[in-house]
Amino acid sequence: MHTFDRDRRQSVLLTVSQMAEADRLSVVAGVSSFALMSNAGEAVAREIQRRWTPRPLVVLCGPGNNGGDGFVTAHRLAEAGWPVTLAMWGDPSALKGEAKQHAQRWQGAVHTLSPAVLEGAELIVDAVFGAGLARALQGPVLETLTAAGRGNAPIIAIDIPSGVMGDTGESLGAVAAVLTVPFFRKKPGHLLQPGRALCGDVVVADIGTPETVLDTLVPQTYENHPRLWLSDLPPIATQDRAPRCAGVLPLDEDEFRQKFAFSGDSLTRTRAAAQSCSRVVVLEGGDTVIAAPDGQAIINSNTPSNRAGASVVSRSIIHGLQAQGMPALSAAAAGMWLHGAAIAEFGPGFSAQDWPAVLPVLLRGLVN
Ligand SMILES: NC(=O)C1=CN([C@@H]2O[C@H](COP(=O)(O)OP(=O)(O)OC[C@H]3O[C@@H](n4cnc5c(N)ncnc54)[C@H](O)[C@@H]3O)[C@@H](O)[C@H]2O)[C@H](O)CC1
Ligand SMILES: [K+]
Repeated sequence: MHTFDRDRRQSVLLTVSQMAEADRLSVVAGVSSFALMSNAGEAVAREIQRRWTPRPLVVLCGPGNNGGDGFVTAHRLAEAGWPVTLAMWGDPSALKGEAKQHAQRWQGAVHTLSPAVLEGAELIVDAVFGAGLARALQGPVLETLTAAGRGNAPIIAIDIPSGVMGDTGESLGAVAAVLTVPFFRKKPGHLLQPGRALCGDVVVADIGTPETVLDTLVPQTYENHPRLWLSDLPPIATQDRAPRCAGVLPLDEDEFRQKFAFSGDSLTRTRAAAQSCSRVVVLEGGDTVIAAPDGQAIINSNTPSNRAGASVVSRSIIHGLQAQGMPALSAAAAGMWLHGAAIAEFGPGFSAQDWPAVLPVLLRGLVN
């Protein structure tokens, strides 16, 4: 994991402040904020058109740039002949910068945000708050989104469901979307629970942000994927009695709490634990986090969301891989990913004894 190559870049997760910096660097590189917002709103419209035929759709906009993206999406779909209703929380004349410019291009009415605007909607676009979420949802925003969540119309979230914290996945009143469209890269909140469950399918859209901005941002967090550790994988000799190695400390929530007193989201806690014990720590759960003492962290996104408790299987793979010389962070990431992949492929019922048969099948798939 110490060489930051092109492949690994695809799995990078950016914090909210790194994403703001990515926007700033894009502008420096010649991509205007206006263009980024156009591309963002158009990408969302495209993802909607890919999945649904025209039908009554309501776009719920907020007072910042997430709302600006919503205006673009509304404009694009209305242009394509969709029956679009737009409602905004806040005063449209208080919009600033490119959000203001894009809002001015919207020809239709701007309704006041309330549950009443959802009447007759068959699709709902959530463009109230994105990366700028600063506090818990309340008032008309909370009432309207809660009503949207209770209804049958699928919700599409722009960037992240309003109310989910981008850095932690914490929910401050969010309702579940079926589809979430973030831009350039995901944020940890798209993978950490409950954020992951609230996002539905996550489809990252390219909005023209130059890849070179990653050279300046120095990301430290990744979504688990074989491209992160495949080159470290030892030639496979499946071992059922691997010696226990000290480099990785896998813990479930209860074991973690017995050992460490850190509080906060699972990413923050796992990082702090890894630093304090100078080992790679794996916090197993529905959003398993793997962290190294140097601050690098990998979030596993193929663990079933409802998973809890220790996994003998993933631990034995991790130890087996380490025993064959795989570096600790790679071994931990590989073990958690392979376990998730095996559950997806063979169902949750298999046990440690099945591994000698299952592992080569998964690995062959990866290497090919
Ligand atoms: N590269 C990119 O990712 C791009 C992202 N875009 C979009 O921009 C938003 C982030 O925009 P920002 O203006 O920073 O924040 P928000 O729109 O999320 O909201 C800020 C606005 O809302 C107020 N606020 C925050 N929380 C609350 C609350 N609970 N109640 C009331 N008011 C709240 C806050 O004070 C601000 O006024 C990102 O998500 C993307 O969608 C770009 O368009 C393209 C590039
Ligand atoms: K949103």
